[in-house]
Amino acid sequence: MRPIIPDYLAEALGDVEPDNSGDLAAYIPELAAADPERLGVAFATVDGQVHGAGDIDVPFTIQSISKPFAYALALADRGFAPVLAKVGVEPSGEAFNEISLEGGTGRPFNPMINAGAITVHSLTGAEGSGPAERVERVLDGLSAFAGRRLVMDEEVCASEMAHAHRNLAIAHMLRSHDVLTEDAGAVVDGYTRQCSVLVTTRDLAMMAATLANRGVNPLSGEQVVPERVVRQVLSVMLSCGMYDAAGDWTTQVGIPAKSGVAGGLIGSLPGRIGIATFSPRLDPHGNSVRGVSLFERFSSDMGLHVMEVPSAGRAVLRSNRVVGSGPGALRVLELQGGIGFAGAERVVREVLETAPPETRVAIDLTRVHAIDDVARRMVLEIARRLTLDDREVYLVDPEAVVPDPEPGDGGRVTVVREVGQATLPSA
Ligand SMILES: NC(=O)CC[C@H](N)C(=O)O
Repeated sequence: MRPIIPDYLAEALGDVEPDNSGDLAAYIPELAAADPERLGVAFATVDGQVHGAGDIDVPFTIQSISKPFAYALALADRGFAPVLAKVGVEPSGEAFNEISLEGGTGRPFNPMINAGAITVHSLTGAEGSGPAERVERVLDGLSAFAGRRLVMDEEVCASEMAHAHRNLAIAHMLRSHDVLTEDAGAVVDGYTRQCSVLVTTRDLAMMAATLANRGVNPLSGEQVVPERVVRQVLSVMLSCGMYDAAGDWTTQVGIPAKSGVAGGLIGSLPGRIGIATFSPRLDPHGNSVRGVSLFERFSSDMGLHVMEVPSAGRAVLRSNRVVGSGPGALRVLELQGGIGFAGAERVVREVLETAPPETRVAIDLTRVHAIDDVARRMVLEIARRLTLDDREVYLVDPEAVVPDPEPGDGGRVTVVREVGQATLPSA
């Protein structure tokens, strides 16, 4: 059988290929010399499978796609408060290279525009790190996100540095407001090196998949940054990643994303997939023309908009039945799937509505593969309250998705850990 997903991706590339609108990023001479016809797309699943079509192994510079990853590293290295004190999280509605600061706070609006990203670069590594250590930290960190050792393109870096007047102006503005407290030129140099890291479309998909996978690289298994950091980064990508096109993007495509002026574009869909495209011609916002078209198509073809989710609560309760009869009758509530707040609320309601008359109640978690913290507490609370109502409660939990109830959680909850339905206490 021919592989289904690469065929679909190749067809999508074929459809956007004739569109040669847009321009190469001319303000960096080395990028203006790039091959404008390059075109590639890769999908990386959270378990490390890559499906691709086109030029997915051609290296190009990461440019602004480094911004969310450097932001993640700064948050992980310094903690939230020092980073938030210097860089906001509000969409600016302005171009990526706008020379502007937030009124009131005097911070750059967000870490996705250059003013924010230059500041973020200065916050990578342990406090007190020098310029060389920061660049090393960023290169190591980006490599960990990609799951392989990345290198820099010295020529693109030199080419950009020779024309970095605007970023230098931004950095001097930041220095004059004490957002930067060190040599403005050295920070721009480090930031430009960060932008010059070479990646392929395949790498970018894997980096996006690492964000989608709660910060764990699907190939190496390394927890690159904490989960809490990933949530922050994806949120900012969703609201600010596409600069002054962010509102359109969020409504039309709805995938946390980031573009770069070399033509890369990533999208990261939490818990699901990392996507990357590569096509160097840019629209007036600095976003890849064919990349944006591809993402619009993927989002609508495959229902990838973050606000479009399968109905969660409904399927959690697999069955609610009585086994046996008479005084030994057993009420069995069988749960399934992944359970979060909405799912647990559904179970709470079911128990209240059923008001089981039986004296023995089993909550069967055999088919539950994941349960988050709030849902776990709610299930234990259901069990506890049932015991207070004089029920004997059994938690059938062979995979130990919930911990043993504390003694105070009601002495009469019996946890059944053996595998399989057959371990349900017989009626
Ligand atoms: N949007 C981008 O990719 C811009 C990155 C580029 N290095 C710059 O700072 O101008």
